Amino acid sequence: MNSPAQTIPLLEVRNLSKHFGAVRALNDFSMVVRPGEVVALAGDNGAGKTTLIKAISGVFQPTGGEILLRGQPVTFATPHEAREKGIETIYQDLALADNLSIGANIFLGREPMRKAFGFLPVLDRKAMAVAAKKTMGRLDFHVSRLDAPVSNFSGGQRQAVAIGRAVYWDAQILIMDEPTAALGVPEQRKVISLIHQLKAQGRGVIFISHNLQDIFAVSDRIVVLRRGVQAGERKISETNHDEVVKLMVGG
Ligand SMILES: Nc1ncnc2c1ncn2[C@@H]1O[C@H](COP(=O)(O)OP(=O)(O)OP(=O)(O)O)[C@@H](O)[C@H]1O
Repeated sequence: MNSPAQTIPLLEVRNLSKHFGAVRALNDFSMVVRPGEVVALAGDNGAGKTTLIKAISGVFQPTGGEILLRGQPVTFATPHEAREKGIETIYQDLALADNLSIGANIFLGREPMRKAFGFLPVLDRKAMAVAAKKTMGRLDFHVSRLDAPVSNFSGGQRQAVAIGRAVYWDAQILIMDEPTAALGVPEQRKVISLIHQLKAQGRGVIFISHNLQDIFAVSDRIVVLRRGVQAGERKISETNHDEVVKLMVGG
């Protein structure tokens, strides 16, 4: 078996830049994410984290540089194109429809249809429920009522639904923006354990967080952004909180 260092990265960002007029939000930034690897992206407010993930996920067109998926250069005109290629970004708002079930959320905008009376196209609710059960089971996620509206669920459970949706559609790279922010400690642990599962399934995760404890609990490597440039990259096993904070603030 190849060691992670020998495998082709799932995602590589080479010298990526994004300028907004005179503002260099991202400048000549490079990083890789290998299969089964969690890479934390850290940086102070305004460091360029959101700009980077939006450039990777097709929201912004980069001003310069390259994005490679499994070694092949790609460009994404829209977030939809990035998603089709297996890059799923989970923003803090989770983009869930609160009044709908887990199954309906998994299939939001991509609903499976069946033919009633042999010709009438109707929503295939059964297929949605079966997929929801299977997908959430794979994530070792259990709630008493899978058909309840997701507004009934806790923050951690809702995060799990957003992750479940990405997993169902076979995202190979999950970009998670502050997934543990605004959660209580037990819920944070659940989300961390979900990320461990994504890793065990060979997916790549970019984990954005201000919480160093969470970063150290789940990541293999950390990449620090400062004022749009890469301020440092460390293996988690070879660094500590103090060093990361120094990289973030500079000086
Ligand atoms: N659409 C835009 N137009 C102009 N400047 C922008 C735009 N988006 C971001 N910026 C600027 O780019 C820089 C990086 O912002 P970005 O939102 O990427 O930082 P961040 O690291 O995500 O910060 P935070 O942790 O506060 O979300 C900031 O100086 C910001 O003001």
